[in-house]
Amino acid sequence: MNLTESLLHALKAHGARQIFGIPGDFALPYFKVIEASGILPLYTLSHEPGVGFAADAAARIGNNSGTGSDGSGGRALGVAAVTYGAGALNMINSVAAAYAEKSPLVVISGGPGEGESNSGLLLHHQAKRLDSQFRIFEEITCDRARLDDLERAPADIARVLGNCLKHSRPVYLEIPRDKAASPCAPVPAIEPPAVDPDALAACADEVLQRLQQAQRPVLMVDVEVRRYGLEAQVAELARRLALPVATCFMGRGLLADADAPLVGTYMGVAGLPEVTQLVEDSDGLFLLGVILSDTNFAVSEKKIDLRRSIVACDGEVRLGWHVYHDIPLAALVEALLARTAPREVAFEVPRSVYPRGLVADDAAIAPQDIATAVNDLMDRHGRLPIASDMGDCLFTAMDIEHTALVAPGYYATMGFGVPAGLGLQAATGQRPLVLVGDGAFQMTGWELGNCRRYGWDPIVLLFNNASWEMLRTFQPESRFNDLDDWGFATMAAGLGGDGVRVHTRAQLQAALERAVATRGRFQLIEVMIPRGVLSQTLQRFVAGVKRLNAGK
Ligand SMILES: Cc1ncc(Cc2csc(CCOP(=O)(O)OP(=O)(O)O)c2C)c(N)n1
Ligand SMILES: [Mg+2]
Repeated sequence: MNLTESLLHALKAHGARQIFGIPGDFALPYFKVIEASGILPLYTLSHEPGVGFAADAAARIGNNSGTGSDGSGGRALGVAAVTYGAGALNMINSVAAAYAEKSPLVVISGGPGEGESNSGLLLHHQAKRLDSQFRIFEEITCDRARLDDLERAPADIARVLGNCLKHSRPVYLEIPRDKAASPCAPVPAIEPPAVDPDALAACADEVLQRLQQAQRPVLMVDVEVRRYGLEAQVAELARRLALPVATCFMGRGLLADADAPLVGTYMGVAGLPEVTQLVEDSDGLFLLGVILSDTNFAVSEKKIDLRRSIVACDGEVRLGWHVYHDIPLAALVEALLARTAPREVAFEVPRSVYPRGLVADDAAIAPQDIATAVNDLMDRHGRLPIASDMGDCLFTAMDIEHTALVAPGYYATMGFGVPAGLGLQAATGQRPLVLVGDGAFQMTGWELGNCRRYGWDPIVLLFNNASWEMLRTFQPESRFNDLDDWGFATMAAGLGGDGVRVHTRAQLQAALERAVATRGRFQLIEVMIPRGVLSQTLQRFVAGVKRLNAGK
């Protein structure tokens, strides 16, 4: 076995199901082994930002299942394979997004071999120093290794991949091009560190005691619940404790298939008032796997007192002024389930509050109409997993019925939507719905040109307001937010798909029906939206932020 094969087997054993990548001369040797070995399927894309987003989305949605198809414990890794310098450094933003949003992404980069590294010459693709890339990735990964010592490499790979899953953060592995096909021992399996049973018991008992003492306990869930494959277990815990469940903005889409008492998404002043009140009036808020970020909590009508809350994330559990360290989320959930019993009384699934019954007339289209049309479509044809970009499309997604959703809800980068949709379909085989604005589509929408060779056929809803509209809502006086009207729909055929531009609600409904009925080619529906017409959620968000800032 050679170094690359050893790494590929280890990636698969840790939950990787595919690789997304773009080669280069420093990467050709290891790409050759990937292709020849067939250990993991390789999907090449067109631009490294898209490679990173697709691999990130594959990791996120892969952990949704909670059970590994080959007994890998239900965890999933995303893998992005690139070349040194121009490739890896081109993917920095995507990896930073994965770091911020706790996605277990493995970055593999080719690197200079020993001889050329000692040549005394500056190498092509080199930035400041030969190890500049390695140092840059220190800031957006939780662990990393350069595999230049074949004796040490198996243990290095085991440690790095183990940390990727333990921390659910990106990691970086560099393969010197003169070592890719060198003989190497298999990567040893390493056991995750044991959890202190007494600390875990004390923590679980205290959490339950807090929840039982509360008059209005509420469970809020976020991305770690998915990253650690715990949705089914958390839904069962919510049922047993009869806890209403709110997701935060980033956690939207969680528990969608898990029969949980979901009340909706907490968005403070921008969200549904009944959900905002439920969360902010709670005297026992249990934040499970929640990233304490501004996009989740900065728009709170009433400041949430985190000291009165229970906060379990990043391997710690905070209750008031004390912290239980080294308590993995999975261990905590398991301990809580062990201390509770299934309830006889089935909980009342809250009635859906999401808009339905699109009036299919000649009226112009507003974002709310898109949400309504999608809800109607899913009622008729079944739920679709959604990949959303940043922009008003993501705020519109808050009005779409609960369904699996991958989106940059915290790091908030544009360009995520289309590549993430491809990653989602590669990872699950399910046809995704992609929501993307015209500005974001200009960045990575062209990755749709890769669908035909892999048989992917996403349905893409392109919100075309010829504007960076989100920015305009905060600074309407600036003209630089005006974009030109690109004919995106007319470009679809050249990329191997079908495109249609729609102006009215009737045209939108018909286009969606046609898209669902057409398989094997991506479907691009370019939805023309008048500038200044926003989703209700974004309107509330902007008004709320302005009001809260005015009060400061
Ligand atoms: C990679 C990156 N560069 C810039 C920005 C900053 C930004 C946040 S929102 C936005 C406008 C988005 O325009 P789009 O047409 O896609 O959507 P909409 O607002 O609904 O019209 C920009 C430029 C971000 N977030 N990421
Ligand atoms: Mg726009």
